[in-house]
Order: sequence, then C-alpha cells, then structure tokens
Amino acid sequence: MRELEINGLSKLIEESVHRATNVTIQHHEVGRELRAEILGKHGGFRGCTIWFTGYSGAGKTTISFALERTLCELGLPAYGLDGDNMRHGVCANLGFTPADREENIRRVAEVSKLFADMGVICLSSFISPYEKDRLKARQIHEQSGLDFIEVFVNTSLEVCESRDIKGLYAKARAGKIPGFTGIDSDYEPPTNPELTVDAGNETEAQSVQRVLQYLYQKKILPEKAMQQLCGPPVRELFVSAAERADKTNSTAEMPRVDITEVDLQWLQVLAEGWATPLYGFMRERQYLQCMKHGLLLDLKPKCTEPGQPDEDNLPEYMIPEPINQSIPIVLPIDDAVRGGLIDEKGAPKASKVALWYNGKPVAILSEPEIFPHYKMDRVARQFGTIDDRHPTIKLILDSGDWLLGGDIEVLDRIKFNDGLDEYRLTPMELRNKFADQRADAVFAFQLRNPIHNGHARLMADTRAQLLKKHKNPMLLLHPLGGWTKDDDVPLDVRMRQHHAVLEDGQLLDPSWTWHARARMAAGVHTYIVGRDPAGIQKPGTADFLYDPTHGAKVLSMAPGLPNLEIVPFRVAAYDTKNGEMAYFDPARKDDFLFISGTKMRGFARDGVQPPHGFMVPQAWTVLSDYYKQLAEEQSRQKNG
Ligand SMILES: Nc1ncnc2c1ncn2[C@@H]1O[C@H](COP(=O)(O)OS(=O)(=O)O)[C@@H](OP(=O)(O)O)[C@H]1O
Ligand SMILES: Nc1ncnc2c1ncn2[C@@H]1O[C@H](COP(=O)(O)OP(=O)(O)O)[C@@H](O)[C@H]1O
Repeated sequence: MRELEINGLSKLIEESVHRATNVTIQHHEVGRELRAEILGKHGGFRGCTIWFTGYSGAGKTTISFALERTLCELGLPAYGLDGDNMRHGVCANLGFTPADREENIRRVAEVSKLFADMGVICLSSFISPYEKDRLKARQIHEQSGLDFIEVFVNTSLEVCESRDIKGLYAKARAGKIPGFTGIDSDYEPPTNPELTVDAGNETEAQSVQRVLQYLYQKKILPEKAMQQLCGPPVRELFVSAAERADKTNSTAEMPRVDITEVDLQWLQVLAEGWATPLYGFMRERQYLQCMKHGLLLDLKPKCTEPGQPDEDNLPEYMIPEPINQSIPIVLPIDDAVRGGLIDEKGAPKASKVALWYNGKPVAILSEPEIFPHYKMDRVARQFGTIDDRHPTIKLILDSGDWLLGGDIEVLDRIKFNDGLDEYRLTPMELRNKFADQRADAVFAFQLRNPIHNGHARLMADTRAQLLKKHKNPMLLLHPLGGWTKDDDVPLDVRMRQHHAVLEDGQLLDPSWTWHARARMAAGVHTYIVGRDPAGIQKPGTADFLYDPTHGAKVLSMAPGLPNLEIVPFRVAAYDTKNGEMAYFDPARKDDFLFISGTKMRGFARDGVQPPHGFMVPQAWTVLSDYYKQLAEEQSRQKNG
C-alpha cells in the first residue's frame, strides 16, 4: 500500500477501470424530466455542475456554500462538494501528487455528474490545478449532456497566502507540506472559464451575486427565484467595454438624431436599468400599454389589431407578470427629423439610428419605429389637465409630433459633471452596496426639500418598525435631482445639508443610510409614502391639482408592484410645548406649528432662526449660508 501511495494510486485505478471489461451501461426507467418534476418547485430540469477552481484560500468553499444556502432557500436543489470533505470519504486514500490529484478530480467529477443528472445544481469546489484534469471533468459532464460551468476564483497567491485561514501556507513555506499548490506545486489558471470572479478584490456578497447573475442569464436560476432574491432583474442597456470603440465608430455611418437634455436624462434612466425591463424608448405597443393601462404587459415589438395574429411570443419579449409603468418613456421628434429617417413609402431608411447629444454620439437605436405623438391625449391622461402653465406640460406640448421608438444601446456612462456624479449610482451598484452592508430590507425616502427633524424622526421610526422583522434595514435617502421648482433649494446645497444631518448622527445614523436616487430596480422593498408627490398646485392658483391623500391611496392598490411595502407617512410638525419636531396630535392641535418647505425656505431667505429642535444646527447653517450668498450675489448684480 505504501508503494502505491508513493507511485500514485491512479495507475491502479486506471488499470482497474480498464480491467472492468464485461460491463454494459444499464438504462434507467426514470428520466430527467420526471426527476425534475419531483425535485423542483420551480419546474424544469436544472441539473448542472458549477466547478470552482483556484488556489487554497481563494474563496471556493465560501462562495459555493453561500450559493448552496441561497439556492436551497429559494427551493432549488443544490449540493456543495468540497475538496476537504471529499478527501475525508470518497477520496480518502488520495494524496497530492499530480497523479493523485488527477484521480481525485476524476472521481469527484463522476460524483458531480451523478448529482447533476439527478437534477441538482452541484457546486464542486476543488483546487483542480491542472487544465487537462478540468477538461476531463468537463468531458465527463458534456458526454452526458450536462452543463459544466467552470468558475475561476481568481484570487492571487499573495492574497491567499496573506489570508492563510488554515495555516497551511505557513506550514508549506516551512517545508512541512511538500507539493503544496502555489508553493512547490503548479497551478494552471483556466484559459477559457465560463466565469471569473475577482474574489481577491471584491466582497463575498459580490462574488456570490456574480455567479447568481450568470446562472440567471443561463436560465438555470428561474426568473421568479431571481425576483424573490433581489427584486426584478436589472436590464442595463450599455454596450460592453470591448465593443465600445467599434460601436462608437459605427455611428458615423448612421442617420443622426440630436436629442435634448431631458431626452438624455431618460436615456440615463433606460441605460442604467431604472426602467427595467424596457429595452429602449417605447414602441407604440408599450406606449399604449403604459398610457391606457398604466402597466407594461409585454415587450413585443409590434402592435396588433383584433383579428390579426399576435405573434412574437419569444421568451425575451414576455414578462412573468404585468409591471407598473404609468409614465411613458418616449423620444419625441419633429417632422423634419422624421423626414430624414423614412423613405417615400414611410418605412425607416436604416435599421440603426445614432442619437447625439452635445456634438457627440451617445447611443444607437435599433429597428426604429415612428408613430404619432398625440400630445394632448398624453398630457390629459398623465396630468389631468392640459394647462401649459405647468412647465412639464408645456415641454411635452412643445415637443415633436412623432415618437421614435426602438431598442437602445448606450455607448458610455452618462455623467452630468456637476460634482455630484459620485452619488448617481446605478441600480446594480446600489444592490451591491446593500449586499455589502448585508441589508435584508431597503426602505426609501424621496424628498426635494432639506431634511428637518420631523423627516429624520420618521425615517428613524420606520427603521425601528422594520427591525421587528429584519436584521439590517437600510435607508435609501433619495433627493430629487433634475429640474425642480425654480425657488427650490438647489441639489448641491441639499446634498450638503443632508450630509450635515447625517454627520450630526443623532437621528439618522450613517451606518444604515445610503443616499442616492433610486427606485425599486435598486432593490427597495419599502417606501415611506405621504401625500401626492410634491403637492402640485393648479397653475396660477393656490389650490391642489389632486387630492393630497390620493398619492398614498393609489399606490397602496397599484397593480404590478409586487413585494412593495408601504409605510404611511405621519405628519410631523413643531411641537411648541415640548420644543421638538413630533407627530401631529389632533387632540393638542394648537400646540403644533406647521413649517412647510416654502415657510422653511422663507426663514432661511429672511435670516430668521427656526425654533430650536426644528433642524440639526449645522444643516441649518448650510441652508442659511446658501441664501446669504444668493442675496449677496443678487445685490451685486443689482448694483452693477
Ligand atoms: N499539498 C497540498 N496542496 C493543496 N492543498 C492541500 C495540500 N495538502 C492539503 N491540502 C488541503 O486540501 C484541500 C485541497 O483539496 P482538493 O481536493 O481541492 O485538491 S486538488 O483539486 O486535488 O488539487 C485544500 O483545501 P482548500 O483550501 O479548500 O482549497 C487544503 O486544505
Ligand atoms: N470575494 C470573496 N469570495 C470568497 N471568499 C472571500 C472573498 N473575500 C474574502 N474572502 C475570504 O477568503 C477566505 C476564503 O476561504 P475558503 O472559502 O475556505 O477558500 P478555498 O475554499 O478556496 O480554499 C474566507 O475566509 C473568506 O471569508
């Protein structure tokens, strides 16, 4: 036996395998489909092997066991096979010579194949240092018609050695473990893995998320499970870095459409995945679904009329359930632009159009579709009035009479270069932040005003409420960017004011706060909802355009917003008796002083100090300094 260990056991095994001559493959009576039916609450056969390779300490076990837990919790059968564990059983008689490693990989590949054949997602983590052994493992699977997904856990030897969680590198350096991978035994990195994870630089959660995203793309992770995990999947519309130069050059050959700043903002919304699952600017079909039903029902490219066959039932056009979409995302063009894009029969001249902003191509729109822009209909439905003293109504009514729909590829990240781009995280970046912080619930508070202590109290109370069900609820503080009312406090000043509130730390603790703009695509589950957004007034009057309570009521019954929890907004006002912001108590209504956004701005403008306890003092300083500066500028301009 000792001799065998030294010479390697694999020779003997090879011989014994070859010795098994009079054997015939026996066929099962149960096939993969039936096994899948028994195993999976998600239906369909999903058996495959995900093979993690990398140095000892790279993160193979950590990632695969985290995946095993996540997949099992989602109702997907998964099993982690691990080098250390297998070497306590099936491979207990193998050492670490190249021949023993070869036999180790052969055996575990065969075991993995059986798990995968049964319908299990098999997570195999083995150093598997040699390319030829991994190739053999792949062949073992592919010969049986099973997917083999090689994941290179690419952590450098230096990082693995510095981690040295089992103390093996120290021993190997001291010469106590001969043939240790990376020290005196080779590791051949995969040349063409299905996926590489940068586990030396990213967090565990990010590595796990990357594998999950891959499994989702390969349809091993079903849509429903992915949604359960992190909300609706995010559809980003950027070209990849590798394609950027070629695609940018190709725009020179395309018809050009110049877009406005507002169009560019919508392009950003589309590109970053805020409008998931839209592929681009709405075509007529999606525009009608949105305007007339307030929902996205599918992503099919063509409209049909009664009696016409409704084709295009391709999986990429279907969505599992209707999604709320009450705002159209469209690209208006005028007669002249339309004229340049169509031939004499009215058909598009080119299959691709370049969208330009500020003298630069920013996106490619494919398979263009041009349809009429019924602006009055749009405005009346969306705003409940056609009064063009409302600035957005005016903007729409002044825009082109046609809409240009089509799939979009955005050439580069859209930046606004106003010093605030660092806060404009994409939904995927936000999800990663939340995952890093191990947030198990995310709640959002959107505002266009500075934060006073009543707001802060509401956010803190919401967190306390969520802590009854969750371990680490995080707040997404969501100041509105873009155009707001002319007399609003500008975004950069509000951001500084928000920072001052967070730095004070008494009401809002920065450890559970991340500020940025966001929507559900970023993984938000809980909203704090008050009155209708921004309390819009009838132009030229002091009356509300909508019933102020309707916003919350409508949202609470809106279709197509699954898994959204709404925490009611409780009105806070200044309690003059106790000298603090508190929830309004109708029984003591005379004790309360309501300080609206307008009143607050008025105080700051007039240099009036708000009552003690209304706002964090440093945050008030940010505001009053801004108004002081504004007044000085105005008087300078007046004087010359
Ligand atoms: N000489 C030597 N080289 C590498 N690793 C060693 C060695 N001796 C013991 N160990 C421990 O065994 C684990 C690796 O087993 P594997 O089955 O994955 O190795 S291999 O694929 O056959 O190369 C490995 O576990 P991980 O750290 O999880 O990779 C080590 O804990
Ligand atoms: N992105 C990451 N992915 C996986 N593990 C990570 C990551 N970042 C840090 N680690 C840490 O690295 C160590 C990896 O150990 P382990 O999973 O046992 O590696 P292996 O199975 O490859 O030997 C763990 O302590 C883990 O917490």
